[in-house]
Amino acid sequence: MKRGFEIVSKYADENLSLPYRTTENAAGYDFESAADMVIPSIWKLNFLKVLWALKHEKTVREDSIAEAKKVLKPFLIPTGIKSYMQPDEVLVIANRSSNPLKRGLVIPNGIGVIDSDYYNNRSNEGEIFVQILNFGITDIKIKKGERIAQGIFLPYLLADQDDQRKKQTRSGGFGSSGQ
Ligand SMILES: O=c1ccn([C@H]2C[C@H](O)[C@@H](COP(=O)(O)OP(=O)(O)OP(=O)(O)O)O2)c(=O)[nH]1
Ligand SMILES: [Mg+2]
Repeated sequence: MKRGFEIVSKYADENLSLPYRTTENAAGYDFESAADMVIPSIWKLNFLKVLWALKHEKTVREDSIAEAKKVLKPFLIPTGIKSYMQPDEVLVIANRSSNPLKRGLVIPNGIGVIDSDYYNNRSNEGEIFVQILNFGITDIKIKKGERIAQGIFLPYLLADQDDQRKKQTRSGGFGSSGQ
């Protein structure tokens, strides 16, 4: 067992597919969404109102700010998948190139870095999520089973100055190691 994918236990009965490659030489394993989702367009009326008000230094209604923050926050699309790999390997999550073109969907963190110590970490099984922001003008519906991103396994290298003292045991993801 070198590297691969497993279904996270809470999705055991949900009939999910493991990530797969769609052509003979595809580098990326396509990941499907594990749930129906709606990703709202960032160009919401309230968001524009907030921008306008900030520009003109007007007082902004609190609920407009709250709405804008909700829309601007990237959505986390659940995949129901966890990935094991060798300690000197990383799984890079990249967008599908058709996503921005056809649906205005971008991955705001550029790429997702899935560390090998995320798998079965101290606080969860290590489910992989895809962060998505919708730059299009319409809300986008994503159906369970739709392909949303691709994962590429890569080896990574260590620097001569790699500092053992900075290391802690991974206890989750998305900021678990602090600011
Ligand atoms: O698109 C992503 C990016 C990350 N992760 C998970 C796997 C990864 O191992 C972990 C931590 O990611 P990263 O190191 O990029 O984020 P961080 O903000 O530094 O969080 P942490 O403090 O937990 O390292 O979050 C995902 O599921 N999807
Ligand atoms: Mg990190």
